[in-house]
Amino acid sequence: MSHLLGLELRREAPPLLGPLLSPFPLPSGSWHRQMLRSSLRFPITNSAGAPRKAAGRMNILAPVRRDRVLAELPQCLRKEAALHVHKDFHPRVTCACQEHRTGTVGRFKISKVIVVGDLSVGKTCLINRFCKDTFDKNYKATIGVDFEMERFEVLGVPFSLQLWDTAGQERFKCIASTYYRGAQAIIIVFNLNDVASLEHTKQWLADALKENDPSSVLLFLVGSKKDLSTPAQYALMEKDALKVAQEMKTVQRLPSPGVLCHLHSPRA
Ligand SMILES: Nc1nc2c(ncn2[C@@H]2O[C@H](COP(=O)(O)OP(=O)(O)OP(=O)(O)O)[C@@H](O)[C@H]2O)c(=O)[nH]1
Repeated sequence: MSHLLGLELRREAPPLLGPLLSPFPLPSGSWHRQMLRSSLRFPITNSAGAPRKAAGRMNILAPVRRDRVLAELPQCLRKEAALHVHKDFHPRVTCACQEHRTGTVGRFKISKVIVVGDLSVGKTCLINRFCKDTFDKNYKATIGVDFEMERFEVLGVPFSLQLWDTAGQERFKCIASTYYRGAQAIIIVFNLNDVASLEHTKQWLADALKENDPSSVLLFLVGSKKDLSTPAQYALMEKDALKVAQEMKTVQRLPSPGVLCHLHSPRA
């Protein structure tokens, strides 16, 4: 059983699904393996069942998972919080949303999220729980970076969320940091049972912000492994984490003092 505490560092934070303005190079990774698997499972056939050539541009995207289609937003994700419905939002993005061009491979418009934090704090587990609803108790260190892609549909608008899982090991920091640029959200993970990992989140944030615009990126501070801490330990750590969150907000120079807490309890 594990529990996660996330502290969002903006008061009026939009959902994590803001579309990206600049295209990314197509990386190789598990998403492509997934796409390959899904295309093998659903071969294109003619009426006789024989494989046929796709006419024109072939859509190689896997279908959006049913639980990723949000016809109605939950109350906590108010419509006003959605970036693309803001009146004064960037016209290119608004236009792309209206034309449903936000998730195409050709233009590769995606939202990029980077997940950083100390070695073994649970970054990979967090992403795996979100994307695959799995938990692996065996530790396999991330080498450099890995990534997952999740497709969403919010109020009829397609979004692609790209989650970059970076290595916490010092020797891979150089490689991992080259993937920080162009993030819409930074998730900084610490272990609720390890004060040092919370302290180090400031340095992780500083490194990530070197490559991103501090005023526009969304920050999330996430504590992992709650199942391994006692209620007293947790309460103490939560207090410290809130202090760190406030400090981070100062670094980001956000005008509002609001800090939003997300409590997430993934199943064992
Ligand atoms: N009990 C418990 N164990 C967890 C939790 N999250 C992660 N772990 C374990 O902690 C270890 C490290 O998890 P990872 O997700 O691989 O950690 P990481 O931050 O990606 O590590 P690096 O790739 O080295 O940076 C694994 O053995 C996980 O099973 C949790 O919430 N509860």
